Amino acid sequence: MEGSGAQDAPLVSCPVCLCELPATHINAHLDGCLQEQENAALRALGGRQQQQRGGGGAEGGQGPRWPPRPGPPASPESQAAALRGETLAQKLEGKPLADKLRPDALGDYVGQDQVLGEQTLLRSLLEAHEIPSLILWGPPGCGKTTLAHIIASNSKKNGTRFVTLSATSAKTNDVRDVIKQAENEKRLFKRKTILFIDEIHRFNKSQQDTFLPHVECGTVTLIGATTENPSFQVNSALLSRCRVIVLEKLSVEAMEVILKRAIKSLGIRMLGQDKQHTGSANGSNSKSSEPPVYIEEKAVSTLAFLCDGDARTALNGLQLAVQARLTAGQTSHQASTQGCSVDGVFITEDHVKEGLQRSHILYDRAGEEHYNCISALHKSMRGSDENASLYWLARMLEGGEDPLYVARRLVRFASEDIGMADPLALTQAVAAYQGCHFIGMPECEVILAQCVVYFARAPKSIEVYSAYSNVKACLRNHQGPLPPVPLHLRNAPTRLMKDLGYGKGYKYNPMYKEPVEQEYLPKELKGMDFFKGNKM
Ligand SMILES: Nc1ncnc2c1ncn2[C@@H]1O[C@H](COP(=O)(O)OP(=O)(O)OP(=O)(O)O)[C@@H](O)[C@H]1O
Repeated sequence: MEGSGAQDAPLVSCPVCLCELPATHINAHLDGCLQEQENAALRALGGRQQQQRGGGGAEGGQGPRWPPRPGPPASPESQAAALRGETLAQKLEGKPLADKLRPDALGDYVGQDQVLGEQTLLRSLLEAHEIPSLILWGPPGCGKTTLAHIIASNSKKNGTRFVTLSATSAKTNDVRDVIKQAENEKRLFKRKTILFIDEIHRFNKSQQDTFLPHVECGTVTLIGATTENPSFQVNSALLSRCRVIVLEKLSVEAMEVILKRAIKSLGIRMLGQDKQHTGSANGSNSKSSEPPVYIEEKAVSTLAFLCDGDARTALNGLQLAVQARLTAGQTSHQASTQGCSVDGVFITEDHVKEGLQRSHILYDRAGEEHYNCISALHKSMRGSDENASLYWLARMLEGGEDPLYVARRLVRFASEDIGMADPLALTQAVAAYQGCHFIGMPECEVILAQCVVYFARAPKSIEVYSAYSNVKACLRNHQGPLPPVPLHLRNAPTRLMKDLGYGKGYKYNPMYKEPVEQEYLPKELKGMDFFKGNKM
């Protein structure tokens, strides 16, 4: 009566393929199902890539990766070891260097000591495998996804599943599937699930609502990553159930550590200011038949400085600079041209700048370039040059400028340069600001472009701006105490104030049919015209 036993058994759904089947059949089914999934994953990814990505890791695909597979080489050192044996050009092929060198262990995570240093709560929780729901908030390339990776490989050690979704591509149904599988895993195998959602701010509030009850009841532990302020972008009910971890831009020193590690893993040799090898950063060259590749120490510090705390930009810049030099410099001996005592391919500060320019338009968000570009945009709009205006806008946005910074400047421009010539400009600018706030980059770029073209084409007037500047100058240049507010303009809410003459003689304009003769300025300023000579 085996058949009827199976029919009577309660139905359960397979945590892998989600099909419903009698509980008595689940084990046999799972064996086949897992084997099939394993084979499919191997076919799709190729053995080597899978090894790099690390079994049930946090990369890529939307479906859960289970069961945990043997992990990847754990540290950047061992990843470097895995890269050894290839030529430098081969090492730079395929996945971006930044991805290849993404650390998997907490000990290899650089910087962010304020949240991950010794004695911090998060570190203790990670070490104890107690992962609370987290929102990782920080600028691009500061290590949010990397931290999630580390949590993933850490949590694999105690059998916790780690599932990744990207809010840019995942649909609500994908979230539901993940939740369903997490419920099954919890029910059948008492296995916990951590759900990592990259760019969580891109989920709308109702999509975020989908996982709220499941975070609340512990079916999943949520780790969200966002570059946007979560107070505005994350559902407040969800936010209150998560610990917000604020990651900062990586410091120049941290960036140098990351870059030097990459240089070492590529087998590139580093030269100090005096063009001598700096021993510590040297890597072994991959193949002795290859010409040695050198990089100036100055080039590394410049790269670390220019990438504005974004490790991905820095590593991409390095990768492109090296690739470009390998292509251009295969036969060249740089020693004579650089005035130093080495033969081989030589990477200088200019080469890395060029590499950075290609990978990420060179734009120092914190430095002079930021002010230069915003000034060029302002002046181009003032000069009614719509082409130049768009060009400077794109230079900033493509360089990674915060769109809200540009939008704030447009609000200012609307009053300073267009003013009363087209008062609607201010409405346009505020609408553009809000639009950018709602949808973020890259979608908001066209909102800013529209506003910039509107402003370039708009009539201009600095009448109000100049008049207000004159008022400020008048106040600043006033000698002695400022004149009192005329009594007739003062409000008189109490008897005493009335008795003191407050409001006395004030002419309430609506009571008069004819124009009212009345002074509104202090008597010392009688007849002052702040607009005189300023009409535009
Ligand atoms: N703290 C860090 N320590 C070591 N390497 C890091 C660190 N942060 C970033 N990296 C390197 O930079 C790359 C990009 O970082 P990551 O993907 O974690 O950035 P992110 O903050 O998630 O950025 P985004 O918001 O753009 O997705 C990683 O693959 C890794 O190689």
